[in-house]
Amino acid sequence: MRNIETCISPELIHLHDLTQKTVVVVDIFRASSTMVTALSNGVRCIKPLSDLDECRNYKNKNWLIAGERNGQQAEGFDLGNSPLSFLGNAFAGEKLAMTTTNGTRAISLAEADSEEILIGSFLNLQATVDYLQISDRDVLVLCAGWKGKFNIEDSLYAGALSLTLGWKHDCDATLAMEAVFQQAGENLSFFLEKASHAKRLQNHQLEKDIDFCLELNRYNAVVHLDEGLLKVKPAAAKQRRLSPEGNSLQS
Ligand SMILES: O=C(O)[C@H](CS(=O)(=O)O)OP(=O)(O)O
Ligand SMILES: [Mg+2]
Repeated sequence: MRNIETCISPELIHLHDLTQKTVVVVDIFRASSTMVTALSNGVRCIKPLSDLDECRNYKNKNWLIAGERNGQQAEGFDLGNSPLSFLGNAFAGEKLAMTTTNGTRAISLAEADSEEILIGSFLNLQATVDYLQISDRDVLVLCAGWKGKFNIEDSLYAGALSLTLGWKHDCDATLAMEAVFQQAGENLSFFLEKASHAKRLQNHQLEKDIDFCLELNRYNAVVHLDEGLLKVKPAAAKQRRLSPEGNSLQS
């Protein structure tokens, strides 16, 4: 029996055994959605970093730098944390260093102990499911949450992933979020409009980001961490031709 469990906050990661597992890091609003979008639109690779200054230093190495704190683009950075900035191959071929409030921190917490790290989002849900079905590892979904707290959108993704995988499991958090995802039905935007992060983004006039991040299966990319860099897994690169943006192949 393959197992899937959910860690609802990075603060609880020490309670989980990451060894031998695939850790799927998810930050629906917006870091993981942005990473999947950037790589599906031709960005060559992404270096996820927790620290603003460390990320800023990549500018001197001719990398593009994306930085966000509290929903706003950080000073001196080329880009913030909006997936929409990467549409249409605007940054195809670029190397991107990225730091965000929650998402990049969650990745760095998982990095030390896990066998394999994938980046999950609703945008590449089915591609991630297809990959996990043929791999032989158990799965831990690590929800980035918000500043250490639970948030509903990341945990909702865990429910969606688990239901789509259809594995038996004994994780109460996953079970709860399967039920919530089933209740949300097809209209995730409507369901999540009262979520705290959706309200924060609305305050910054980022409603379009919310709708985009909740789109299901826009991309066929499986995104993984490969020696500290996020890339599209080569086996999935071929499928990226099918994406609406019609990107060139790159991994
Ligand atoms: O940019 C985002 O949407 C958030 C900002 S905050 O958590 O609301 O301050 O960052 P993320 O790391 O994508 O959760
Ligand atoms: Mg978030």
